[in-house]
Amino acid sequence: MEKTQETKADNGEVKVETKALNDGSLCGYDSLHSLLKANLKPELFQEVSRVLLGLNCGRAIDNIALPESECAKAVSSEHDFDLKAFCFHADKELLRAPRIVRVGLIQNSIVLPTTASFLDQKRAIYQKLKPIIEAAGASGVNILCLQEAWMMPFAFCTREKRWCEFAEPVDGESTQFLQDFALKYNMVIISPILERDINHGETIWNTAVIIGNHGNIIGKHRKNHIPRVGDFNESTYYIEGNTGHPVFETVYGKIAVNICYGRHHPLNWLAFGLNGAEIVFNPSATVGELSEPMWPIEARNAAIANSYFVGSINRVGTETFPNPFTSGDGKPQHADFGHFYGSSHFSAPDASCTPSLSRNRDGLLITDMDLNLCRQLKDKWGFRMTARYELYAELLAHYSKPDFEPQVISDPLLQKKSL
Ligand SMILES: NC(=O)NCCC(=O)O
Repeated sequence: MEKTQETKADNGEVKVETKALNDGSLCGYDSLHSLLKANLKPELFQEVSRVLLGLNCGRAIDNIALPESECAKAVSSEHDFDLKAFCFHADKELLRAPRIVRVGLIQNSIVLPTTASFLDQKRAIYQKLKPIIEAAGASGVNILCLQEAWMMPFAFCTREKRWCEFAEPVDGESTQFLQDFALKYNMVIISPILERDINHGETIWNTAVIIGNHGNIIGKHRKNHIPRVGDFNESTYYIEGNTGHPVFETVYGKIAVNICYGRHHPLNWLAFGLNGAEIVFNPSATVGELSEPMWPIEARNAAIANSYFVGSINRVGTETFPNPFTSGDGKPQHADFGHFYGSSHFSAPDASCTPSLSRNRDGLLITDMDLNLCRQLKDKWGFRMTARYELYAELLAHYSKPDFEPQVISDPLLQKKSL
């Protein structure tokens, strides 16, 4: 990381110097948004934001001041987490009332070093999350989603099996911890955990548990696509999920969960859309060097193509492990993944998106969204109607057979030498 600094030489020449920073910031700014805001004239910033973040119902994304959130603000200062709140509107309809839901995303770093006792590490994460979840509840959040495998360090880079100890049944300790908040705040909570399936040979899965607003367990979804990229050696621990593409009908709307690496698979996003999702959450753990340029694009594209909202959540900070490991790329061994860059945000079906949470601080993002926007965008763009699903169903049916041959028409003059 680098921070630029302007110095004026004796001859009046302005020299721009860069200073290395190692705090997970972008040249000293906690997000791209704040970097641009601080460095562009207001009229330029407005234009850049229009293009970068899009417009919602013809205007810039609204910030919202949540009156009931005064206490959330105090809690965010006391516990040092980023708190941001926005609103996506929809057009007024004559035959349907607005369907506004308040949705929250939490991003956080781990608390204790990964050398601490597993129990202490887990309990410390609970302690850290408690005030953030309370702030979400007190702010009237209806649906809250936590980050991928929130109840443990993201230890899958190590390939060491001892981290499996963190795995819990769907109705285990972390679910019980969250059920109390769900009940207290009438809130649906999505809890991505490392799951141990006791009834099927104690196997391990990467799973999101959906807790209903009565504190009940509505169901679970297991991560569909497991990475084998860089240090993300997750297939050492668990395999591809077997729960399909469930959409959970909650009192606040139809929701689904596309866990982390699944966001690189457009058909995965599509399947949740075909099953009727209105909000798809993407709880993630990913690092700057690997995926940061992809991060805002993939979620936003999914929201546009499938006419639903997407909530993207990423971890924060650098997690260092006791024993070094390699990435299998010939580079030196190391003991961490690199920086988890936070940057949680929402994308809307009309191509607008919120500014992101901080790149290097814990955070709570609260956003109101009128779910009527989903159908309004389907009516406007007609993506479902024009999708030609039967064409692709046929291609995929052929492609998945061993005797598939690609449809390539070669130029008969391919071998002819040019004059
Ligand atoms: N957790 C996870 O699936 N990470 C993979 C890396 C990425 O998709 O950016």
